[in-house]
Amino acid sequence: MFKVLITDRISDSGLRALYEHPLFTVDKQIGLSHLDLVSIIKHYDALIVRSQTEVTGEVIQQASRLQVIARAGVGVDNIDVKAATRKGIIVINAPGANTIAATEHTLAMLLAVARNLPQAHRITTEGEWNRGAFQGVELYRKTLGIIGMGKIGTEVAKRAKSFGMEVLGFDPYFTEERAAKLGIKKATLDEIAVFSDFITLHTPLTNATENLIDEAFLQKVKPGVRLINCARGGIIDEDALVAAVGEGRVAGAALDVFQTEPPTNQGLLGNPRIVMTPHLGASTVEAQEKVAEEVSTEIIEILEKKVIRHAVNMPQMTNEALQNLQPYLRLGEQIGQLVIQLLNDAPDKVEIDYYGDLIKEDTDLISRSMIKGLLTHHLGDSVNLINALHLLNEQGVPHTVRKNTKNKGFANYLEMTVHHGEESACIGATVLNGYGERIVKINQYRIDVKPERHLLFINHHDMPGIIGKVGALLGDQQINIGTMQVGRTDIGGNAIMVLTLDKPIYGNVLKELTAIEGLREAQLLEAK
Ligand SMILES: NC(=O)c1ccc[n+]([C@@H]2O[C@H](COP(=O)([O-])OP(=O)(O)OC[C@H]3O[C@@H](n4cnc5c(N)ncnc54)[C@H](O)[C@@H]3O)[C@@H](O)[C@H]2O)c1
Ligand SMILES: O=C(O)CC[C@@H](O)C(=O)O
Repeated sequence: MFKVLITDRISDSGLRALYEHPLFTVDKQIGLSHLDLVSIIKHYDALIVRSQTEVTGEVIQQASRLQVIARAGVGVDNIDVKAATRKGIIVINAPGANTIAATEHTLAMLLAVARNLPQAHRITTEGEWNRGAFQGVELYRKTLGIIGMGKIGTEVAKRAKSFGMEVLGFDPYFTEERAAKLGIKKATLDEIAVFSDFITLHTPLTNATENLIDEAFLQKVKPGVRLINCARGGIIDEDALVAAVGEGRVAGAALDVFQTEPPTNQGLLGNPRIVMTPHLGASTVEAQEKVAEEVSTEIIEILEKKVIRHAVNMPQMTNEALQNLQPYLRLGEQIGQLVIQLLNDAPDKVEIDYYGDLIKEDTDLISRSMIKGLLTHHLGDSVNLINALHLLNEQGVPHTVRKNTKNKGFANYLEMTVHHGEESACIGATVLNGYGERIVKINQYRIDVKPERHLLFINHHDMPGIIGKVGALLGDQQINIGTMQVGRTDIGGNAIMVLTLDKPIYGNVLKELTAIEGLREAQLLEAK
């Protein structure tokens, strides 16, 4: 049974897949204190949160069986992703599931701040009829500056166009082509400041965006600008905003998110020019159902089927791309497991090379599989695709990944070389169309072996009779040989034999093998 803990308010209907799954039990404990979360997290395989629960390093440290942290939403800034990665815990989110909700909330805030709706509503419901105090401004023919042209920024731009607004977009990844397609202008941050009547923020909170809207930015803005923030608190310096509103440089602001939530800045609270909502951007029935559905499905896939699709701490991949990579992921892990046994020591340098069709693919996951296989030999089952790179770095082992254009004679080819001082070991492999995975190179020798659980690797002198003697000895021990491959550098020179065995062999057999004349070394290599 897998146990799932939910600590924030999440749509029950969206969680149906988890509730109805016979292998899952769901425990909803809304508003749990941090201390309580730290003490109970060790009982759970998955944790689902929204933006309220702080999943700190301390929580993660105690999460001895936790495999997945799911953010039912976009921003993962309430989760210590680094600590989760170190521990090999997958962090997933539901990108896109609340895009429309956040977009529509932004438009609602844009209109609210333009027409003073909340202020007028309050006065009117209090029985006052004051038509003169709340004159607003139109959006029509005004300029909207959008900072962050991702999913929400893009949807906001489309809707703002329908109000007849001129739209400027700033985002390091925003191209002229995308701007032209949307019918808006690509702008710099300064241009947004100088020309916009309204500015809306749609970036994540990062080192680069923290206090992006600070006093210096607010000094440059067009007087009378109105700001909207439905992205993250912390992108606007709240004190600087309050000052600019006080001086009239900024005519108003609409904020859904705050530096601390709930907001504590006294200059904001009760300010008649500032519209505030309590982080409601994603709070629609539809968005909450969608985020809950997405994370539930993904948690089931990860825990039950070991398929990872949208992890924040893993490369993102479409289903089809992931499907196509499957044989390489398996093969990569086996190569890693085998090559480290050949080296017989901890590596001080790792090299990964891709050739053929693979150079066009996103190979990050394959590299992670190889490194996972490699590290499992010394570090055990705590290594997974999430923490493999981190653990290798932590061991201080540099790794290089190269995509080579040279033709290796295979449609696709991957190779892993590990070094320890002067020693090195290398395995090359390919996936043959219709025949599956093959190891085609061990050190300097060309071979053709289907990777199996037990491989007997023999290093010998190329001389008549030696193959027969190995076969006879294994036969005497009732060890069945699946396949046998021989490779040599030159006639009568160095040679290797690689045999696939139906069961493992032990020290005494290996000793007897090495006693055969001309046989230098016999080693059992195990791959899972
Ligand atoms: N208020 C809410 O309830 C609510 C709901 C959903 C999303 N959000 C927040 O809205 C924000 C945007 O979400 P999204 O789904 O559009 O994300 P997204 O990843 O699709 O887009 C973010 C964009 O910001 C851009 N960006 C990053 N750094 C930048 C910088 N320094 N300057 C300009 N652009 C920069 C990125 O290139 C990206 O295109 C996130 O912070 C998310 O957490 C809030
Ligand atoms: O869960 C929420 O309501 C907030 C969601 C929002 O901030 C997000 O980043 O997805």
